[in-house]
Parts: sequence; C-alpha cells; structure tokens
Amino acid sequence: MDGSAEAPAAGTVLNALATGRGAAFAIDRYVSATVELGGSDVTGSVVGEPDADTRLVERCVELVCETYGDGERGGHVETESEISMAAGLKSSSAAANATVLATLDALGEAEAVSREDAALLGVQAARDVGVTVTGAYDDASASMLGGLTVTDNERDVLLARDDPTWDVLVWTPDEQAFSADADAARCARIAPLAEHVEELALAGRYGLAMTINGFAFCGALGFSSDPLVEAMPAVDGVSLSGTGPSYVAVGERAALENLQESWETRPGTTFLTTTQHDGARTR
Ligand SMILES: Nc1ncnc2c1ncn2[C@@H]1O[C@H](COP(=O)(O)OP(=O)(O)OP(=O)(O)O)[C@@H](O)[C@H]1O
Ligand SMILES: O=C(O)C1=C[C@@H](O)[C@@H](O)[C@H](O)C1
Repeated sequence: MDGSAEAPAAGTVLNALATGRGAAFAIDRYVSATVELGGSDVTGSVVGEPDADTRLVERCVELVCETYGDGERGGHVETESEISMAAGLKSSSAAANATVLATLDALGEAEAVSREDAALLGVQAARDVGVTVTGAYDDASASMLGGLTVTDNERDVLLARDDPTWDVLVWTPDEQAFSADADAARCARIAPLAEHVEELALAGRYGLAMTINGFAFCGALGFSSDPLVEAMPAVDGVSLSGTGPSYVAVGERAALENLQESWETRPGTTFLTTTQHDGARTR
C-alpha cells in the first residue's frame, strides 16, 4: 500500500497572526511525500535533513488512517522539499498536504475525499503537534487548491479563492523562523492594519494588500522593511512572507529580474518562479 503526492509552497498576502484571517498564494515550488503503509508504528524522514522534526507528517498519516482507513495503523512517510523549512514559504503546510494526499492515495481514497477536507486534516495535524499559531488554513488552502485564498482560520472557512497570474521573486535569508515561535501578541497590536489588508484582498487589490501587510508585519515581527522599499514601486506587491524570514515580490518578469539583482547582494538565496493554479496532486 504505497502512495505519493506533491503540494506547492506559498507566499503571503495577509498574515493571520493579527486577526485570525489570512491570505496566501501558491507558488511553483514543491514538497513531495511518499507513504508506505504497514506495521504498527508511524515513522517519518526528510530527504537530506536527518535531524528534521517529523512529528507533523507522522501525525498526518495517523489522522488519515484513523479517518479514512480500514484498520491500518502504521507506515513510513518520506518528504523531499524544493524549499527550505521554517523560511516563511509554508513548507509545513505543503508537507502536510502532500502527506495527507499520499496517504489517501495509498488507501485508494484520494479521489473520494474533497481537497478542502484533505487540507483540514493537515491543519488539524499542525494544531495537534503545535507547529502553527492559527492553524494556517490560509497557507494550507492555497497549497492544496492552488491560486490565492483568503480564509478565516478561527472557523476554518474559505472566504475567497482567485487565480492571479504573476511572476514571483523570493529572497530567503540564511536564517530560520519557526511560526510557532512568532510573537503573536505583538501581531495582535496591528489588527486594524490587518483588517484593512483583508478588505483590500477581498476587493481583489492583492498587490497593495500584500505591500501594506509587509510593512505592518516587518514592524511587528522585527524584520527590516528595506527590501520592501527597494522593491517599490516597480513591482505589483511585496511582503514579508509568513513569519519570515523570506520576502516575496510579485509583478512583471522584467521588474522582478531587476529587483533580483538588488536582493541577491544580500546573504541568502533568491529565486524566480510563478504563481501555481492547480494545487496539490497525487503522482
Ligand atoms: N518538508 C517537510 N517535511 C516534513 N516536515 C516539515 C517539512 N517542512 C516543515 N515541516 C514541519 O513543520 C514544522 C514547522 O515549520 P514552520 O512552520 O516553521 O515552517 P514553514 O512552514 O516553512 O514556515 P511558515 O509557516 O512561516 O511558512 C517543522 O518543524 C517540521 O516539523
Ligand atoms: O502559524 C500560523 O498560524 C501562520 C503562520 C504564517 O505562515 C502566517 O502567514 C499564516 O497566516 C498563519
């Protein structure tokens, strides 16, 4: 009983740590998962990361087997990622989505379960193992469904989904920032700005929404706003992604290539990609 799947990473339009409402968009970089069911224990590994914390993906396998299985209890999950962990690019949501779909694939149930329900199992797993503040259904839904989603993470409700087509530039500094360690109390102080970002996003003004989000959350979480100022006004939108440390900019390819020359003088890595519209899939 084997299964495999992949799910895209994502960037942020609105960080949900201020109000519980967030927005994210899928990008064309992937986390893949392969699952072999059997035995009585669930184990996990991450290719190239022998010390990685695998509790999230193991919990995903357990929850899928409990919910949709026929008595299966054990198995092994291995993930492989094109993006760094704890970089703000939603690798946890993508790993959870890929693992949930791969486990459903192994059970022969991948087509019988809605993508929203599959994403919600990953959200539950993330809450169970404590790697999220709000549950991050914004990140999980963008990765599972593709495109851009706006969600209420307190009620786990999808408020809107859209398909903007952008080129995307990402800069990931040489550091990690785990979402669960973010200062949620400081984020709550900027709630009026987050409410404004949400209104803009629900009105389809994604670029301005994400740029205001960027300045607000750089302030709240202690990241530099210099990369945002450098990016404006040539791009459609630019923000800190998630709880950092990555920054994402969206817009026209030529403007992003110019910005890449400036961002890549900083320590870390940059890459150009695009929005992704199809979401997670079995392989
Ligand atoms: N590729 C992966 N494979 C397995 N587990 C992963 C993977 N990526 C993330 N995780 C799990 O998610 C945990 C928390 O990740 P974290 O939320 O900090 O990262 P992120 O999703 O990259 O960041 P953000 O939510 O800011 O985008 C990790 O400690 C790990 O347990
Ligand atoms: O852990 C969380 O709840 C979150 C983490 C970040 O990715 C945020 O961007 C997201 O909106 C919520």
